[in-house]
Amino acid sequence: MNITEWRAYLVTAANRSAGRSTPEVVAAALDGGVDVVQLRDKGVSDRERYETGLRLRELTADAEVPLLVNDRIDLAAAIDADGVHLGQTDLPVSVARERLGDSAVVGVSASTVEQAHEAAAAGADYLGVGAVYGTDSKDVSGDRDGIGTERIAAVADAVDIPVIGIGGVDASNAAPVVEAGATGVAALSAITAASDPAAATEALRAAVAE
Ligand SMILES: Cc1ncc(COP(=O)(O)OP(=O)(O)O)c(N)n1
Ligand SMILES: Cc1nc(C(=O)O)sc1CCOP(=O)(O)O
Ligand SMILES: [Mg+2]
Repeated sequence: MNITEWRAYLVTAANRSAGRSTPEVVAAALDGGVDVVQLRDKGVSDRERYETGLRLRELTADAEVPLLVNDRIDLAAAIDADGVHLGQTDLPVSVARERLGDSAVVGVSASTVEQAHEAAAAGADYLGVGAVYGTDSKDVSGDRDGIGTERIAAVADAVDIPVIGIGGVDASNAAPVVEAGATGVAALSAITAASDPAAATEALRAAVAE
């Protein structure tokens, strides 16, 4: 599947999964039609994240869904992930390319047009842009109320690579993010903390596909 076709993007959160394991949440999201999974799971040990990653690799490979790893190029290689998502303070795109190869998917976080230009020039395959509506799942102190869909539009107009909107996104507010120019949306808590992650994933994807 081409990155431009990614509508619903799950970012895992072991500490915000309503007592369920990340593999349980991912299995449900796959049943709900998630297009791509990113192993994030901050706050757990490297060993635990590695073992979770091996299980997610099995689940996503069976479903023919891409698996990405947040921050860690070494972990992405160790679990044979399809790529990595890098923030502004993580290792650069060039190192990910060197270590993971040209076929790897490398996403980059960008919250401004300048960061978006830099990431696209560095060879990013897509941008994660947020926090659109603000979030309780990550410290985004600079944008407590979110960067808004206007910023999504400015970034989407500035680059030729796909933009994924993230931050406080759920089925009720996903459509304006795509109307602003994002090709899809990413969510942690809307899926990981949902009573029915499969249904939440299906609803999120439907909201974007409309
Ligand atoms: C799809 C997507 N977009 C943005 C992020 C945030 O990544 P980063 O800036 O590296 O922050 P942390 O996730 O490491 O706290 C993401 N993970 N995924
Ligand atoms: C991991 C992450 N990155 C963000 C960014 O703006 O780059 S916001 C975020 C957390 C998103 O969690 P939720 O879907 O629960 O709001
Ligand atoms: Mg990071």
